[in-house]
Amino acid sequence: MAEAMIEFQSVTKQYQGGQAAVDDLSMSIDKGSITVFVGPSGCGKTTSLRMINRMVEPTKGTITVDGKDVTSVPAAELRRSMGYVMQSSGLMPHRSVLDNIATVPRLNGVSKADARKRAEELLDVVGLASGLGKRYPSQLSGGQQQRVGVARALAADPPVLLMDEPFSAVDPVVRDELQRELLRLQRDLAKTIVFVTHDIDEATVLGDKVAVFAVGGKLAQYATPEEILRAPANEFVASFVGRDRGFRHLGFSAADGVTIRPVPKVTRGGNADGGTDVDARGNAGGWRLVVDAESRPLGWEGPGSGSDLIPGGSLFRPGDTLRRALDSALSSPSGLGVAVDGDGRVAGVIEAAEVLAVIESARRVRQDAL
Ligand SMILES: Nc1ncnc2c1ncn2[C@@H]1O[C@H](COP(=O)(O)OP(=O)(O)OP(=O)(O)O)[C@@H](O)[C@H]1O
Repeated sequence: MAEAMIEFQSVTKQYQGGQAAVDDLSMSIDKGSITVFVGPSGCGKTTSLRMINRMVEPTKGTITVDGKDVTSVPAAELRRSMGYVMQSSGLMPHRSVLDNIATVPRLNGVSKADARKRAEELLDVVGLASGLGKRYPSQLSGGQQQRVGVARALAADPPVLLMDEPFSAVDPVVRDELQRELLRLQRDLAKTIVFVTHDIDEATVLGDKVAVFAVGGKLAQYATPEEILRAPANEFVASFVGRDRGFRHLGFSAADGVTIRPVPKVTRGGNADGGTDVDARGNAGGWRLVVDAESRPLGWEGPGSGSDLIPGGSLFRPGDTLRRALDSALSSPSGLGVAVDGDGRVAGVIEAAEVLAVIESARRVRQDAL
């Protein structure tokens, strides 16, 4: 069993005059994992997060971090010992990016030169060019500011990172990038990360475990993303998770069982005269996959389209999930998903009907196991 890093024991927070913002919360957060608090607005996610570093004090109950009651550590010291990233990057506008990142190490007594050196390294860690270090926060894009926010939170190398909707103010493309970066960082750093979001997709992408909160500050379910999508604990979780949860659940199942079949291919650009080589294996209903000289996919030629190139769909790569397998087939003009190997060369094609058969047999195996 994983080791606990943060524990909530019967924690309640009642703001003056209101109902409970967090109601009798007990949960254990694993060391070195990403735990996501998700739920509708006002359900107590931020309050729960802030009680970990004593920005908010509980009305009842105990929180321990690494076995130590948080109230045994002075609040300011505790706060500095954990990284904190919020929605607006919270950077100091009149200080350079490097100085912003160096803030906590400086407060901890690290020399100016060492703190700056560390800040420069961190710019690279979060994927920012070193030239940006001299700029002021307002001279950066929203996504860049959030990266600086992450760098600043990592500066003192804290074991715990608290992140409150850190990516919700940036556009979806940047948000996707930031999520991928966080997962990449976490593979190297293995911090204990608690991440608040109201977006269930973000929660299932990032979380090793997801805690779904319901209005009134009650923990409705605490499980892996896969379990939450496959078996929501109650009506509230099912409706919060959304209508296409069955489809999204496929994103957690490996597509190992799906057969990759041969496909008729046409090579373009490989011959000196620009002519074509037809590899006539397989029956693809008159469709032929067009590849370059290195066998990388370029698109399709349809039964009646002559040699006009029709753009292909998404590609299926080794290790991809059933969701990607199905998407590759459904997004392909020929109805055949193109599978490539690790070098991007065509390995063959997959059929939607076969992906569905694999999904169905996996479902039967699961049901038999119940
Ligand atoms: N300082 C405060 N004083 C009084 N009530 C508060 C205070 N902070 C939060 N609340 C109330 O506590 C409840 C939980 O708020 P909290 O911010 O923890 O929810 P949340 O799930 O993070 O919501 P959101 O997604 O909208 O940020 C809400 O009803 C909120 O109005």
